[in-house]
Amino acid sequence: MTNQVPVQKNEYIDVKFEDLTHEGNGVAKVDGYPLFVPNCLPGEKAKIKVVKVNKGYGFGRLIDLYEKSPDRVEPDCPIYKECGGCQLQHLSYPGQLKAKHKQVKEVLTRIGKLENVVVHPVLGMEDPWKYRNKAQVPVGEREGGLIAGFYQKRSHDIIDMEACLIQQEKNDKVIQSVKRICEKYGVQAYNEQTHKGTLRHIMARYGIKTGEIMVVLITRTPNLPNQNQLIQEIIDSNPDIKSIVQNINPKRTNVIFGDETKVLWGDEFIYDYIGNIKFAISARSFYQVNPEQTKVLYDQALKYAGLNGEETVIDAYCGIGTISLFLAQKAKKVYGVEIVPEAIEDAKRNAKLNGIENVEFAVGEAEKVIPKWYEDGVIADVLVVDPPRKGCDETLLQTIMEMKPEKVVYVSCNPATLARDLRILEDGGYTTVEVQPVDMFPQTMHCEAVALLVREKHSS
Ligand SMILES: C[S@@+](CC[C@H](N)C(=O)[O-])C[C@H]1O[C@@H](n2cnc3c(N)ncnc32)[C@H](O)[C@@H]1O
Repeated sequence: MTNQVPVQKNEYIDVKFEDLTHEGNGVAKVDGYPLFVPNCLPGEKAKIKVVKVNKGYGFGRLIDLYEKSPDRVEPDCPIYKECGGCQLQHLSYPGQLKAKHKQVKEVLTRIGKLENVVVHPVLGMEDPWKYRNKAQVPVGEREGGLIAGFYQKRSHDIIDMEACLIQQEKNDKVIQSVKRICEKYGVQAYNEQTHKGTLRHIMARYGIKTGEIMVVLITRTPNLPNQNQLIQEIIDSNPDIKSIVQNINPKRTNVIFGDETKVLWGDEFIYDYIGNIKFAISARSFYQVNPEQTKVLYDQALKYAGLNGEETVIDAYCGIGTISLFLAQKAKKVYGVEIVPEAIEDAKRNAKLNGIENVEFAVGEAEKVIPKWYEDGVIADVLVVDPPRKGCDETLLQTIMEMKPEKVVYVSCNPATLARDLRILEDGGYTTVEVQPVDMFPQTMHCEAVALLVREKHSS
């Protein structure tokens, strides 16, 4: 590629797509200069309009598709193009799984220099729709009525939505019903420009195994008009609801939740199961949105851990202790560490709820707490990490290399940081045995993966 950018803004050009980015855009090259175009797939030929030109790459808009990929499908969702929640509905599900596999394989080679590591085919869902157990939608007003849905791509305009195809139908129905009832009782939508009005968001959570539903009304002010009748009508219209909660967020902010939460009716928690472990879920609890695939992911982590009941295990970045509780059933002792205090409260509650006693949870940064445990004589046989997208802190990786657990099981939601961290661990005496990607979020580009690393025999 020369230093000269070979395309101009607003130019129309014919291109052939070679690749897919991790955001789901097609990649076409003009004299080596990459152009990213939404809604285009590898192998396709199209006329595009160049809409943005940067020094090293540009963006385009699809104008005319001349040659379609055999993997292209017609998206079923009527608001797919506007919404932006899904990026891959125009790609068949087998095509999505292949694309995610390629993505993991490529970053492991490019960033991790791990060209020979076995990356298994992605474990996908039998039915890759209606899998989300949580819907959280902003509320607005149009022509005097309430609307609720998703923000249009790159804007704060709400698309009024009856159904989201990756959402559990129960949640969609509850949201529609709550919206209608709030409208009937004169609840005004919050207006972010004027900072007036009441109802900001509606959240519905569904326990897939228990059928229990929680509704959360996120409001600017504590008062809801006609509160008693409103609540009664919500309950009467939706018999599966076990809990109605109000969260009050008086601030001018994009952050959804405020600090004050109160139960308006029913229980503080709903319950759900992942495998045989029961979880109590409150309005603010973190809980995986696709529990069916979470079980697949954590079963894989458990398989890689290969426990026989004698091991000490550390679960770093443990959240509400989901993996810890899975592991504790097969280990001697599990230590979990997590930075969010409320998540650790949930983890402790969930351990109790399941009668699991061989776990110990600590609040703090994994990179500070684990070195302290190590100083105090805790040595893990197996160390599991499930960090946020930015990957593991380097101090933690250093501690792992000093502590030398026999196995490291790395659960990742970002293949790029996984690859970076695997390289560091490889250079520190570990070998990556294999990687198993799991599709937790069908129709989107997100990809999770579990990697098994073992300590090389000769590294003391
Ligand atoms: C991908 S989630 C793991 C979820 C967890 N395995 C579960 O199922 O609940 C990453 C977690 O790491 C936590 N976290 C982020 N930075 C951290 C740090 N420096 N030390 C410990 N936990 C951290 C986040 O709060 C989040 O709960």
